[in-house]
Amino acid sequence: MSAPVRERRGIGGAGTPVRGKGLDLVPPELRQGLVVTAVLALLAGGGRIVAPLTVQRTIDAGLTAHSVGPAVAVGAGAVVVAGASSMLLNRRLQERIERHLAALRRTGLRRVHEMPAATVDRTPSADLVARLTSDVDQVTTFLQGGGIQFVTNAAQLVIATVILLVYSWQLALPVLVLAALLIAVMMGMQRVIARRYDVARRDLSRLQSVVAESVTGGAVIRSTGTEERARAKLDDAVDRARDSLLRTLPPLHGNTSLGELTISAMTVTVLLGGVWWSLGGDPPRLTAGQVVAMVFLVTFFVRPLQFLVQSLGEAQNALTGWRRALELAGTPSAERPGGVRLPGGPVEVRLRDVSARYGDGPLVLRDVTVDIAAGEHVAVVGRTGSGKSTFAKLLTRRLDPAGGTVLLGGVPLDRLAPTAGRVVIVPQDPFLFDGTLAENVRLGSPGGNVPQILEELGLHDWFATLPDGLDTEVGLRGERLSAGERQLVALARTALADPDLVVYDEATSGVDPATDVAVQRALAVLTRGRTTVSIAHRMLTAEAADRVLVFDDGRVVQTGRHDDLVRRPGPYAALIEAWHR
Ligand SMILES: Nc1ncnc2c1ncn2[C@@H]1O[C@H](COP(=O)(O)OP(=O)(O)OP(=O)(O)O)[C@@H](O)[C@H]1O
Repeated sequence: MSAPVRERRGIGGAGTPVRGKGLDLVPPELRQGLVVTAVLALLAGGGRIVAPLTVQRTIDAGLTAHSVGPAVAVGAGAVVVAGASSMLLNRRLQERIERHLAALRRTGLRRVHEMPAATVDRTPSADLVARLTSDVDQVTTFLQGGGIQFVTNAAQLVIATVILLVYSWQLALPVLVLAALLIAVMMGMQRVIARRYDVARRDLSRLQSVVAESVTGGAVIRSTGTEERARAKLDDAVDRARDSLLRTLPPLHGNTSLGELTISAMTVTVLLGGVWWSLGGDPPRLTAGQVVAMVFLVTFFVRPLQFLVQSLGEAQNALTGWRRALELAGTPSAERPGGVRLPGGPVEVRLRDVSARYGDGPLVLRDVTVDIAAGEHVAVVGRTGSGKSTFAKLLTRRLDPAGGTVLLGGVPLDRLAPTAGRVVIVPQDPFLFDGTLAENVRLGSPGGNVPQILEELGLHDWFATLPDGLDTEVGLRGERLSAGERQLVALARTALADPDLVVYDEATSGVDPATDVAVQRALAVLTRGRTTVSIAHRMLTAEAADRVLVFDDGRVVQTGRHDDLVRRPGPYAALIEAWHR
């Protein structure tokens, strides 16, 4: 049995892709020059703390002109150093974090392209887009909203703690106990807020999907008169996103109130406790300058805590966004570097007792055993829902078999190296990029001769009728061409890429008779000398194939040449009769 691609982590699997602990969590862009960053943070944080120290010395020296002058000079010098270091640090961190985020977007996009096709198919595209855009933007928003200052503030907190302890550990102790309690409560809250933000971001990306669907499917909604249903779906998505965002507020507000209360308690403790403590001894245990300095230091101590308390929501939102982007960047690649390369030439296809299902759903293909010889053209036919597209997905690795083995060129799928360029699918509605017809045909073969391939496929007359010939702009997703014409472009693109196995999913509608003839002619040329599996919806296509596979309810129920099958009573004859009707 070919083992399905296992996803260990990332968006397709459980768990987080963030590897290791400690420094591994710090992106490489920040890990470089960490010592310089730490020195700048200490200078920026420590420089500000010099001010209360000079105030203390000046007060204790009796506030004489002799003591004030040097104190002002030292204080001013420290402020300049702190300011310059803080500026350098902020610029350095911002620049490095943005570099990291840009790398994250790039890796994320690469992962989308390398992801197992099955994962892409079952992940809403809006979710992938959100992970590469708005989720990453949350980090930048948080940094620009003051988050970047946090490093300086954290350094300041550490230095202030040490000096407070040196002045009076008895006074510093209640402050530290209050801070520890606050941090413990905040960490508990943070977990709750994180969970709620996670739900909120998922609901927001679902909202994006619903909006995108309503906009792109606008014409269908209008023509089918289903505006009410579309609106109800949108309302539901809007309500869910709003409710989940609102659910993040109670713990945030509770956290802010508790934080403000604790911080006020710290200041009062030091001020009142300091006066009482200093007066309580003979001689006084603390000088007046030390009490004033301690009040200043507590302010420096609580500032980072205050920031943490007030911006916990944005910090959590940014962290959630960052984690979602990291998850995408950590999604395992479907590419197996050590995989076996497909043997050259037309590909032989073999399926042995293959079954397939979507997710945890029922089996939609059962006991499929099929041999397709190298170079053979097989048409797959059957009623709607009989499993034709699922069969095509197995061959192009958009779905892993639930059981049995699929072999291409004698190699089980799970041992194959990437087959890009060798195995190509021509979908029902091919994706065209905004650009010219020639650019779209040349997509996978940059040096390819477009006029020649169109000539070979018998499409010269068709493109000659287009206003700008090969330079015709096809528009976004090829909207300026008809569905049939988009398939012609895809057939030409495939022929130019010269694959060894073509899986052709015939368009079911939107093809006028003239284009249909052009498609059939191009297909006949394309299938020459290469293995082709056509999901056929037209008798002409089935007739042109070397052999027909008839699917019914997930099984192959008939196989043979069109001419033989059509004369025998059975599912194929019934299907042909239905097509005629
Ligand atoms: N992405 C999916 N998730 C869950 N079930 C699916 C999915 N795609 C197809 N199915 C189910 O699998 C079964 C086979 O579908 P499949 O698309 O292979 O049929 P088909 O013969 O290609 O139909 P059609 O001619 O309408 O394209 C159907 O019951 C269908 O509902």
